[in-house]
Amino acid sequence: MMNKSSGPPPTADTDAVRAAGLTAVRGSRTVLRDLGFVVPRGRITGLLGPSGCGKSTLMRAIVGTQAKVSGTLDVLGRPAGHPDLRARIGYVTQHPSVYDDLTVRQNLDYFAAILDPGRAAAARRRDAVSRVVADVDLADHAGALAGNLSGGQRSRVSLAVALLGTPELLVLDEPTVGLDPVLRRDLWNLFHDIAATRGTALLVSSHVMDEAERCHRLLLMRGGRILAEDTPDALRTRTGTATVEAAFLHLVDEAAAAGHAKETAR
Ligand SMILES: Nc1ncnc2c1ncn2[C@@H]1O[C@H](COP(=O)(O)OP(=O)(O)OP(=O)(O)O)[C@@H](O)[C@H]1O
Repeated sequence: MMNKSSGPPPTADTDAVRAAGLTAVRGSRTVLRDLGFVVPRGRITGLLGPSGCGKSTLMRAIVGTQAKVSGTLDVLGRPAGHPDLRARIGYVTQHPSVYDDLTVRQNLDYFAAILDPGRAAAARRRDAVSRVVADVDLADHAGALAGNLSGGQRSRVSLAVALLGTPELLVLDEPTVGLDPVLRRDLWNLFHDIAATRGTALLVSSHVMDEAERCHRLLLMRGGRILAEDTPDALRTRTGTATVEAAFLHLVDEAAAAGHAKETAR
């Protein structure tokens, strides 16, 4: 990253993530183009856009695992990728990273021991594991082998791992894919609870537009660019539409018309 790695973290800052001129290249392609946005603390920011628009790449840039990123990207008062950030960010990828030959509880015990090692912390770890198992509603499956769980249950184990360290920023890549409507609703309720009671910033990606309505704020992406950054209400009002999906289509048409006008003016 181009931004400097020194300086104290501004902990009182209301933005968990702040990006300006953010660009990322994968292979020979520029997949993020000059992005500028913020992700506030204590709020759920939805990252929405069609498949391939760059959502996962943007999330990887924020958690510091994406190569060839340029511009400014501050995360919790540090440049993205700073070693201090590891314990402060929870990241759940689209491919749950759990050990199939361990039970749900053993998986969590293992990750808890990495985060909070030592005999003296045993009771704290036990409490943390019980808390996150309940958070993701897996108490009935705590003794089940992860390899025998459904896809949705495995994703929830991954989410539980991310919640272990009580992170200040939770980055969740399509966490509700493949879940039934009841579980989806429960997970969104959990996200709201985490944001409200812990002040955590959540960045949640989805390509399902109806999930947009559940977010406090939205980053609408298309083709590696941010089309709009606003609340669902403001987006609907600004575009004179009834749903975020209609607002998104309106903005796509508007951007295409602006591009066309620019071309013809040349
Ligand atoms: N290893 C790679 N090399 C080159 N291009 C890549 C690579 N991985 C991804 N891309 C391209 O980068 C772009 C953004 O991909 P990304 O996975 O960030 O999109 P996404 O919005 O998360 O998609 P989805 O919703 O399907 O997960 C895509 O056009 C993809 O083809």
